Amino acid sequence: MAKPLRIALTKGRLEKDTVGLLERLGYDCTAVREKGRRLILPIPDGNMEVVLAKANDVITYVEHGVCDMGVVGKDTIIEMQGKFFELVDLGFGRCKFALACKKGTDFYSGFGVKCIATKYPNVARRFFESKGMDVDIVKIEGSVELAPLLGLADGIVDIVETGVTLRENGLEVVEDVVPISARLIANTVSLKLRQTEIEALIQKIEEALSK
Ligand SMILES: Nc1ncnc2c1ncn2[C@@H]1O[C@H](COP(=O)(O)OP(=O)(O)OP(=O)(O)O)[C@@H](O)[C@H]1O
Ligand SMILES: O=P(O)(O)OC[C@H]1O[C@H](OP(=O)(O)OP(=O)(O)O)[C@H](O)[C@@H]1O
Repeated sequence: MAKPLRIALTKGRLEKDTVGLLERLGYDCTAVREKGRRLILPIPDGNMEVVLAKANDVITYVEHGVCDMGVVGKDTIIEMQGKFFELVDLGFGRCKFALACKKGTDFYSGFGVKCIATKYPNVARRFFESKGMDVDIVKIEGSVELAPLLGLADGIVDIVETGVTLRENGLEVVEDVVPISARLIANTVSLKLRQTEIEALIQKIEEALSK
């Protein structure tokens, strides 16, 4: 039998929906559901193997070809870019990138260079470049909403899903940047070498998503 098709799955928020989708396709994901601390889990009836990784690492593993495919948010794809194919919008993990600032302040007023805090510096830089606006960008690792509250930044570019985090911290959306959802990606060489298997999987996914 051919070696299993190895799929890197973003652990955390996207994990449950990805496993749910694989189960809807008819695959037995018991090993993933009962994984404990294991990070490589077999899906024997699909001749597949799931690798659980952090979002940025999903892209790294797929780009390097040690994983054939991956499930990762569009946010990570836009931030990291890289050489791989984006195949399917999986429709879950929906949220958006938005520019936000303290409620009641006019972000665009004044002439000084604005400071933006973000976990996604490339996304923020490109967003403001597209406006021809010069900004300083400070990389923050989490709880990005703190930065304007503490006076470090004038605004943030961050993920907004329900809007609760912004609201409960006295911030508001100034402008939406781009919608986000989970995507199926593939290594460029795997797509050629394992085209039949990958295309069959894509077809099954698209059928399941259209139901
Ligand atoms: N409210 C949300 N906040 C962050 N990501 C979300 C949200 N809703 C959906 N997503 C999607 O889920 C993906 C994984 O998010 P998750 O928070 O699990 O990991 P992460 O962003 O790497 O954070 P952490 O560093 O805490 O693991 C994101 O890349 C994004 O595509
Ligand atoms: O609009 P909401 O539904 O409130 O979700 C958005 C929040 O969720 C994410 O943070 P996360 O929980 O991943 O924590 P972090 O800020 O520490 O990365 C994101 O960075 C926002 O802070």
